[in-house]
Amino acid sequence: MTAIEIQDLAVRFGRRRALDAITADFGTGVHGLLGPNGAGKSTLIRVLATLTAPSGGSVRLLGHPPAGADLRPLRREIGYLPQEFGWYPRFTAREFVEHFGWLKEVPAAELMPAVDRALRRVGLGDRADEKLKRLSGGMRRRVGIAQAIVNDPGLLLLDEPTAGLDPEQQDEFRELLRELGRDRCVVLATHLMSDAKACDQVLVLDAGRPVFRGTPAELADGGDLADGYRAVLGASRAGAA
Ligand SMILES: Nc1ncnc2c1ncn2[C@@H]1O[C@H](COP(=O)(O)OP(=O)(O)OP(=O)(O)O)[C@@H](O)[C@H]1O
Repeated sequence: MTAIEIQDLAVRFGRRRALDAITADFGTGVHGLLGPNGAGKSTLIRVLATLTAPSGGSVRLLGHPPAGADLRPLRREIGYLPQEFGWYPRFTAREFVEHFGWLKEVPAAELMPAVDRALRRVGLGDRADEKLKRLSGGMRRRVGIAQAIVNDPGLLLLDEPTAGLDPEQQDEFRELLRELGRDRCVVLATHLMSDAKACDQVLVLDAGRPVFRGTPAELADGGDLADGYRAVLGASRAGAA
């Protein structure tokens, strides 16, 4: 199934165009959003999370109507890790993930097994009863990923998921990413070429517009991925000048 169908999407904040002329489909697999600061990556993720309304165009998610009056059934199927998320220092990791599972309306009988499974998947099975204030920044990030997957979402949205993880944790996370992308649509915003390499497809945005869509190998174009990325940005800016 096509998880995301975006047609001529535009998002404006006052006179600023955060996104413009985005048309793209995303299916099962891991899709990376790349682009410099302010390119519109977080805005696109927030539109997909149903938190920012499009100013123009349409977005159809998981086969639900584009602008359904009741977003709850769709939101139950979405997992979202924001760039920065609030956390309650006195909650344990398990309580925190349980809270999000409850918000996502995971059925009561399935909730605790789902919480434990999500914590195990991010490698925190043995730290479940630790208070969040006692965990490192990287571990709290992993708790954030656990809350995003607790409802086994069909659409998983991750904004800079590897920020704050050490290199070993980043490698483990990319392994998890590949596993999660096997049977669902995962979209992640990232600045890291090493994250982009782990994606099936990448979409490069610049100043709110799409400037490249393809596989990481196509972006690298036989060379280094970072060079390919700089080349598509340079070409789009030369064209716009
Ligand atoms: N709520 C808002 N109100 C006004 N402008 C906004 C708002 N959210 C985003 N913008 C603007 O929209 C543009 C895109 O921002 P966005 O955060 O989506 O970019 P980004 O690619 O995620 O950047 P970064 O890599 O720095 O996280 C920027 O110019 C930003 O200032």
